Amino acid sequence: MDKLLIRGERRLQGEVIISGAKNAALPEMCAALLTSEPVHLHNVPRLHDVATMRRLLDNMGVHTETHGERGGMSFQAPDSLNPEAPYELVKTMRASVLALGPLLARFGRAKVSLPGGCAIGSRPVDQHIKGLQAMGAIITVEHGYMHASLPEGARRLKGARITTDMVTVTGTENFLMAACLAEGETVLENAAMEPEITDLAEMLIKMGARITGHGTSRIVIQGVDRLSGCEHEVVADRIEAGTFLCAVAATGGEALLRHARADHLGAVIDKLKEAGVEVACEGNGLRVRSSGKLKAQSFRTTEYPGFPTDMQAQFMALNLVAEGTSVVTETIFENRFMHVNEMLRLGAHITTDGRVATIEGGRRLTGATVMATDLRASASLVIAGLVASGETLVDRIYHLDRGYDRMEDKLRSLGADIERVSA
Ligand SMILES: CC(=O)N[C@H]1[C@@H](OP(=O)(O)OP(=O)(O)OC[C@H]2O[C@@H](n3ccc(=O)[nH]c3=O)[C@H](O)[C@@H]2O)O[C@H](CO)[C@@H](O)[C@@H]1O
Ligand SMILES: C=C(OP(=O)(O)O)C(=O)O
Repeated sequence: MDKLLIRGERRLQGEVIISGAKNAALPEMCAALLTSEPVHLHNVPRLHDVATMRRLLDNMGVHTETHGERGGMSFQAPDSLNPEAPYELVKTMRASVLALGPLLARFGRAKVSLPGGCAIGSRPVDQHIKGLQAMGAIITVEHGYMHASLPEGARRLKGARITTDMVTVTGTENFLMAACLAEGETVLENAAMEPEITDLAEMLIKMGARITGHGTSRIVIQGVDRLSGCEHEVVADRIEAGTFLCAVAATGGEALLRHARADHLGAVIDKLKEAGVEVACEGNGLRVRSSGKLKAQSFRTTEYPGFPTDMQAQFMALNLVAEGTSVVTETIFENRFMHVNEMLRLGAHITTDGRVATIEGGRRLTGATVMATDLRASASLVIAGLVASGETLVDRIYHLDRGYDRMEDKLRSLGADIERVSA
């Protein structure tokens, strides 16, 4: 199992290119299921999750191909395929649930494994099921699988008004994709507004979908009979960009993050500025500059455009070395503080009470062996390792590889002393 060995206390300096977003590429790969014509994606990040999604599509009978250096990937989903997502592939990746909506909309049936219990919370899919049922789908859950079909005689899903109990990102994406090929109008109330949803909607519009309101909490879709192929560039990964912002800031460094978008990182940039970090747009990216003297910041995770839960752990790592006490409240997932115990091993002072963590900043961190427990927890431990004295060994980085495109190479290009150790 691979580990990352970090020798800390080096300022990060230079420039890196931010990759395409995991959370946009994965639904966009599933969107290729909606048409028999070729779909070409560019800027697809090199991630384990992308490889898993490709295997999932290959396994169904989709023709997939990679080309070029710039993350080019093509997909062609024939009219006849096996609309199944087996447990072996779904268990490692929550986003597999995104196959459900497109399969049902185009093929009228799907068998998708329930995603396995994930470390950050129970993450049920009840809203996905409820929404697709409102569109006429018959869905039963048996032996760990969702079996979905259309009522006898029906050829398509039907447009519906769907109001989810909570804002759900992949739920919104599933309904959006399903509604494109449904009969009539679908209205998504309480829709998620994340930039990845806007990017997916823009791709679907290129395919001929009729969508308005994406980027707001009310999306309206007029179903069409068929969709065509398209060419689409995956939006830059705001969470990867936010992670590098925190890493550079925590080490008192300076860097240019090419392709990072300030308009997608408002809440994180505001907090960084309050912490004393300079962040400014430069060319098609963001320049970050930090003196290393930081003020700890309290925050609460909420849906976009609020502070992203996917940045909570990385900003907590920055708070460890900032002066003052901060209070971090996680409102999206019930179990997303697993990095805390590992940070304690590095000398951090943190107490937790349910979904609230209190961090006493300004402590000297000392390197230790720590265990990555989930994707963003891993990134936060890497950041902490970059500022800690001595050596930090981050174990179980397969979590990190799920969602970061060659992170150690990018950090090394900024001057970090970091290497992958294969046991
Ligand atoms: C592949 C992808 O895009 N993953 C992102 C997506 O995950 P994902 O789409 O799985 O997260 P959701 O937005 O659906 O989850 C929000 C909350 O709603 C709950 N819920 C959701 C659906 C449902 O049917 N029932 C239910 O109870 C979840 O357990 C969670 O507490 O959004 C999360 C929240 O921004 C991010 O952390 C993930 O990186
Ligand atoms: C939780 C995350 O991803 P996923 O939904 O794919 O587990 C994440 O990207 O931080």
